[in-house]
Amino acid sequence: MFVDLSKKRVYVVGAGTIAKRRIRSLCEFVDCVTVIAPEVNPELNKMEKAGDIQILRKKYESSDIYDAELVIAATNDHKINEDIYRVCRERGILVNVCSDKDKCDFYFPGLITRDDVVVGVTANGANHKRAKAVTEQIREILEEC
Ligand SMILES: C[C@@]1(CC(=O)O)c2cc3[nH]c(cc4nc(cc5[nH]c(cc(n2)[C@H]1CCC(=O)O)[C@@](C)(CC(=O)O)[C@@H]5CCC(=O)O)C(CC(=O)O)=C4CCC(=O)O)c(CCC(=O)O)c3CC(=O)O
Ligand SMILES: NC(=O)C1=CN([C@@H]2O[C@H](COP(=O)(O)OP(=O)(O)OC[C@H]3O[C@@H](n4cnc5c(N)ncnc54)[C@H](O)[C@@H]3O)[C@@H](O)[C@H]2O)C=CC1
Repeated sequence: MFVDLSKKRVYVVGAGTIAKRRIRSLCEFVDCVTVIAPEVNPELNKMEKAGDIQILRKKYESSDIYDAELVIAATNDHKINEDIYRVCRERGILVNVCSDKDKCDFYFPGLITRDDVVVGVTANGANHKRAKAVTEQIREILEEC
């Protein structure tokens, strides 16, 4: 199912290495992603200046995500990630916890985009290394199409 995410209220909690990768991918499909974190990867500061994302430079509080429709919990504090999961579950918000595959309503795919074609690759949460390897193989094939 390819869902139109362009107008969805998407929040990413955390702004480090993993969040940065996810935010880059999300920005291809979402008009404005909101990021919440006290420490922010420099690449994300540039994306904020370009108007691609909005950053709340603070520690997460549950009230920050009151109107969210989709949330990525990507802090390096597993207790915070678990709290985000609990809050999202209570409110019926779709959530992905990057530190625990059992706390994901959806997995993040390996992504290949070429012109109008979008390919998402998952190994059903069982093997992120294989998802990455297959993503790279498909990317090479699409470069020739
Ligand atoms: C289940 C899933 C849930 C979700 O997060 O959505 C998940 C979970 C976890 N990943 C972990 C580690 C890493 N994941 C990556 C990379 C990718 N991970 C991705 C997806 C997913 N990862 C979801 C579905 C997976 C599937 O389909 O089977 C990709 C496809 C998409 C993306 O992330 O953008 C992207 C590759 C594509 C690309 O690069 O193009 C790397 C970097 C690397 O491999 O280079 C490392 C560090 C490597 C290392 O250290 O070995 C850990 C352990 C964390 C810990 O131990 O703390 C967990 C937690 C757990 O398994 O419970
Ligand atoms: N799913 C995946 O592909 C992978 C997941 N992981 C997991 O991802 C998590 C994050 O890893 P990295 O991005 O490497 O960490 P990092 O150290 O680069 O970044 C952590 C971020 O979390 C933020 N943060 C910490 N406490 C916060 C709070 N209370 N409120 C808001 N933001 C807060 C920090 O400000 C920082 O921006 C780890 O728990 C790790 O287990 C790690 C590798 C791959």
